[in-house]
Amino acid sequence: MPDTPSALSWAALFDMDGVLIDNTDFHINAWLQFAQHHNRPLTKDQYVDHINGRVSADAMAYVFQRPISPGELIVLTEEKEAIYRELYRPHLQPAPGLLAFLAALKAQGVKLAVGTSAPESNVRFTLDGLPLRPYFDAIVDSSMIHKGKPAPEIYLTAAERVGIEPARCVVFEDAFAGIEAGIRAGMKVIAVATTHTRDELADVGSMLIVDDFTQLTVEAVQQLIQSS
Ligand SMILES: O=P(O)(O)OC[C@H]1O[C@@H](O)[C@H](O)[C@@H](O)[C@@H]1O
Repeated sequence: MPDTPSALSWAALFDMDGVLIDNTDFHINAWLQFAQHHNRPLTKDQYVDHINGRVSADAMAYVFQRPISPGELIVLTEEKEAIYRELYRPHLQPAPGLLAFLAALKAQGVKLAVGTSAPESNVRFTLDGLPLRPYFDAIVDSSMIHKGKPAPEIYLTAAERVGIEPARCVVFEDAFAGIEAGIRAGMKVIAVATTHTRDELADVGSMLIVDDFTQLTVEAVQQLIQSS
């Protein structure tokens, strides 16, 4: 049977924090608590500019202003993420429109993956807690890559795992570092205005800005792929 346009293969790659779930304020509060506990200065603006969307190794090196050994990184990361999970657990819910959008993509045969800077413990908390894991063909977290966002490795690895070339991948991102990672991977990026305002996202190179998934259809996203 010939391929219908909707069956042409492409992939939707989702960032996790700030996209699948609208949790940025909880990460901010967790980071501020964690930094205070370690007597390290950290402001919300510094979080947004230097930590948001980045892997823990890079975030911790920024907070402590020195390289962090692998053993120390595991301990510090779990300390910070335990604070975050405790704060966010009562609020855990999928982003508006997400479940219907994922179901529609799956029904059209679109490959689905997650590309997150988060550690595996937070991936379990989110994807099994909701639960969202069954929707995805591949999940790439910080333990599976060498260079975190804004390097393109997370999204290139996700594309490889679902067997779709980068030019036929659409990335959904809220963070500047993640948007840059998607663009550097040669993918189309849709910015989700959770962490940043539409104005702040206006000039960062995304093809579209949405407030949430209620504003998207599979057909509209597929047109982005076909438009180039
Ligand atoms: O947005 P992503 O790639 O899912 O990133 C997850 C990371 O996002 C950061 O913003 C959080 O402060 C981290 O703690 C978290 O691990």
